[in-house]
Amino acid sequence: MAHQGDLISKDIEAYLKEHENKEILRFITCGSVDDGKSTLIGRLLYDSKMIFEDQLAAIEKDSKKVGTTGDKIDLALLVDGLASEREQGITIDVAYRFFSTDKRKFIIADTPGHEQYTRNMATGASTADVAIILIDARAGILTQTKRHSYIASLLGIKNLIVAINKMDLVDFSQEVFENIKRDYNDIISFLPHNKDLNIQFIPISALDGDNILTNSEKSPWYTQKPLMQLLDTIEIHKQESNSFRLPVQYVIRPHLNFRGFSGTITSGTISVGDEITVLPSRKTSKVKSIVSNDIKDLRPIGKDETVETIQKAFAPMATTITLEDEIDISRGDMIVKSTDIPKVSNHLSAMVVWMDETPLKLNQNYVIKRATSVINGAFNSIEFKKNINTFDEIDADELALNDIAKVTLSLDREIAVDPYHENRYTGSFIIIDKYTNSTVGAGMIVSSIEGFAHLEEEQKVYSQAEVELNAFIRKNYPEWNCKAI
Ligand SMILES: Nc1nc2c(ncn2[C@@H]2O[C@H](COP(=O)(O)OP(=O)(O)OP(=O)(O)O)[C@@H](O)[C@H]2O)c(=O)[nH]1
Repeated sequence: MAHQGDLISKDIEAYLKEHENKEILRFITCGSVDDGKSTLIGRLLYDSKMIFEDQLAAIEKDSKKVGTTGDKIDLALLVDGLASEREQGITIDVAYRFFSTDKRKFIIADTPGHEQYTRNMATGASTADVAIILIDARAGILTQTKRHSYIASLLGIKNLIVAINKMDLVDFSQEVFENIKRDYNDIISFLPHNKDLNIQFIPISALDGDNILTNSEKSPWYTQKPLMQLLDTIEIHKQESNSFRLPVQYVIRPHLNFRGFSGTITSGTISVGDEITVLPSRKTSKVKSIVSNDIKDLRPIGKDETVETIQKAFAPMATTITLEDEIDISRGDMIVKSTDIPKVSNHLSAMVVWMDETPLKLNQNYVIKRATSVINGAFNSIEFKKNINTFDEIDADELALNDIAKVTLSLDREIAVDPYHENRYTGSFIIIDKYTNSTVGAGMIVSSIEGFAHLEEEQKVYSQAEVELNAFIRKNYPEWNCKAI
């Protein structure tokens, strides 16, 4: 078996064209340690003929050496690439793999099973359309199964494929499969947004390839699609929101006659003549033009220069628009249609996944980065922390690494608020530690909270450098009237 389709050797142009037009499906594989994720991914690459002959020869040799699969090829070796990982036999980071079938292209986020790597799983899940939740048929549902299902659904993945693996070790028993299915059905009601979930169960052996490419004779009682067909046909839920959102990334002013606002349209469409509102300022105008050429074409300064324009633009286009009126717009603002304006607030309710060794502290200042805005903010309260094993909501006044919680957040200025379940891009944010500049958490907006939130002065925690700079300015530039911190 080698890396090739028939077309590739006959007509490379036609092959590339066909490949270019294929739909992309992103999925994440998750499960507990040793459930068989790496083996399954190796199997998908192998069965979709994505392995080079020399790679195959190398892993055939290594399989004998490492020796966890007897005479069979250890497909996990294809993906457990790192040497240290091979020695320990565990996957330690998120790795992205690619394969394709005749119908679709696939991007797999291979995430580690250990609890301490929840943040890696959250990272992989944030862009995925499908989550394959692996369960070892002998072990049934484990803590990690619940944790991963919860995070996948919290991060907006609507398709869950529950793959009950190692069926060869339980003689392809329908009873084992049905029992695990029943146990899993019992936890669905505890998952966030569970009414939107599409959940499919499939009995497989990643090692032997049963129910992967074709239905296995060993499980005649399973008559649904094999895994590869399921992946090929599962409906990809596109962004739900049709509301036009353009987070402004750059204000482009190549010369006096041109002032354009650039960014990637995250949802919806916009046409020339549409009434728009800029948030949070709430200033209004109309779209004068939508520029289609590359931004660099606008750079030369020339009065009579004309730019190529289009009548309509839509997500996910990167675009530049110009407006009828001269209004003040800067990076971080959001342009929306005046007929479809989201709430604007500086007070939010959000779900947070904490990703840092240093705990989240209430009333401490963090930098919140949402789309193109960078804002100061502080968490005022933890409504509850989720115990993912029992799904209980527990009280907490700080969050440790991998904790998931519902919090309230105050920002030092207003933003346009889209809930995450309506808009995955504008509804999410990352939390950055002001002093170390590292990303310490990820958040998903639940809703805005009525009323303006005041960031109390005493909430702010200043670094030594900030205090010294403030003292320096007050001493040397008294005419600036700089207030003491
Ligand atoms: N019998 C049998 N063994 C399997 C099957 N799938 C995986 N295994 C074995 O289970 C062990 C663990 O498989 P991996 O693919 O490394 O598991 P993983 O989930 O990637 O584990 P981590 O990398 O530690 O997260 C290996 O010895 C595999 O050969 C299967 O369908 N049947």
